Amino acid sequence: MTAELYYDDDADLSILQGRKVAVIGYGSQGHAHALNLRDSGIDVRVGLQEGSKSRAKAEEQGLKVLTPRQAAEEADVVVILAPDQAQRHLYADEIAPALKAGDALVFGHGFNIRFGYIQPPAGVDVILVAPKAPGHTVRREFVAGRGIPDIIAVEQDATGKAWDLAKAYAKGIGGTRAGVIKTTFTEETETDLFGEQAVLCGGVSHLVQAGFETLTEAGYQPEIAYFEVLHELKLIVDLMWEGGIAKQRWSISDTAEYGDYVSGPRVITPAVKESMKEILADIQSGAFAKRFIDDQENGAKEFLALREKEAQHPIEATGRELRSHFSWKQQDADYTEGSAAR
Ligand SMILES: NC(=O)C1=CN([C@@H]2O[C@H](COP(=O)(O)OP(=O)(O)OC[C@H]3O[C@@H](n4cnc5c(N)ncnc54)[C@H](OP(=O)(O)O)[C@@H]3O)[C@@H](O)[C@H]2O)C=CC1
Ligand SMILES: CC[C@](O)(C(C)=O)C(=O)O
Ligand SMILES: [Mg+2]
Ligand SMILES: [Mg+2]
Repeated sequence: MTAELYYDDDADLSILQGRKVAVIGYGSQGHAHALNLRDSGIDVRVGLQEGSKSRAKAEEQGLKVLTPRQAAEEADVVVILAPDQAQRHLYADEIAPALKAGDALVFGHGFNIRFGYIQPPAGVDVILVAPKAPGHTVRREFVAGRGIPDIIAVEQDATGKAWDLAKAYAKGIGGTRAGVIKTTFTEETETDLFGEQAVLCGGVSHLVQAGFETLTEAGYQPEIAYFEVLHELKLIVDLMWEGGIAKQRWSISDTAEYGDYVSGPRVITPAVKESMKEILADIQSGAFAKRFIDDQENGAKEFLALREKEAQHPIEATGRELRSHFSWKQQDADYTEGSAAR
């Protein structure tokens, strides 16, 4: 094992219990970090804009809510968990003016540091604690007494104690219960973007859509196609999560396993791997980051048009209807069926 791993016994929570933490943003990660830290005995406040739609939720959950500027001024550990595209303006306008030497900035993803959109001053610790799961799972697992593995990094160790703080923070959100791996901002940012674009989100979503289209265009019922290419995916991925691809292949029929070996490479051809290499190159060069941020600066026109187009894919209507009839339906309280936006 080359990776450096940390567990509960390697982290001293009292380091964080002696600090004041501001979590800026109360979305997927923000709510999970704020609530997990609060439940770990940390002095937490949440920073949200006046009129923010998350304010009422944070207050209902017993958290003190201030504006981002007030929260950053009151705290000495500032956690930036607003969307990546909002972070640089939020940082410049509300957080940078409140930073003092010895403070710490914590990120959940290295995007803005890796691509230079945020350049913190020299006297501040710059830390990454990135849970390897969606925020709602980070909270759900913590409440269940478990944790989500995190990867942690230090970009700037101004105090000489940034690593201890990073481990304490990971313990506060439950990460060291599961195990935490040491990384760098560059490695986290590039691998996270690659994973979500090529495999976890972009790869899988488009694979599922293509499978659904192939079956329905051939005349099969959409409901049957939905079960085959989407519903059952979770059950297959659960086995991979438990014991790798090998456990999944152990559980499926020999027919399915043989089909995997002979047909999988017909779908994932060498050309697909070449495309993956191009995607990785665009991430490493900053071309993807520039395209994303430039579009956001332009009113997110491309992003919103793509979100709208993808939401219209026929598999969504089929799935919505089917899920409403079945007992396995499980939803997060703040997720609205049919809406991609949070
Ligand atoms: N989503 C995930 O599971 C993961 C996310 N990350 C990283 O965590 C960070 C946060 O992502 P995520 O949780 O998805 O973000 P969300 O999109 O869920 O964040 C939304 C929250 O941020 C608030 N917000 C938006 N703009 C501002 C602003 N200008 N100032 C203050 N608050 C603002 C929103 O307020 P309002 O309600 O008013 O709109 C809302 O509370 C990112 O760096 C992301 O890459 C890392 C791992 C996984
Ligand atoms: C896989 C997507 C993710 O990186 C995550 C949940 O880890 C994200 O940015 O949301
Ligand atoms: Mg990720
Ligand atoms: Mg990500």
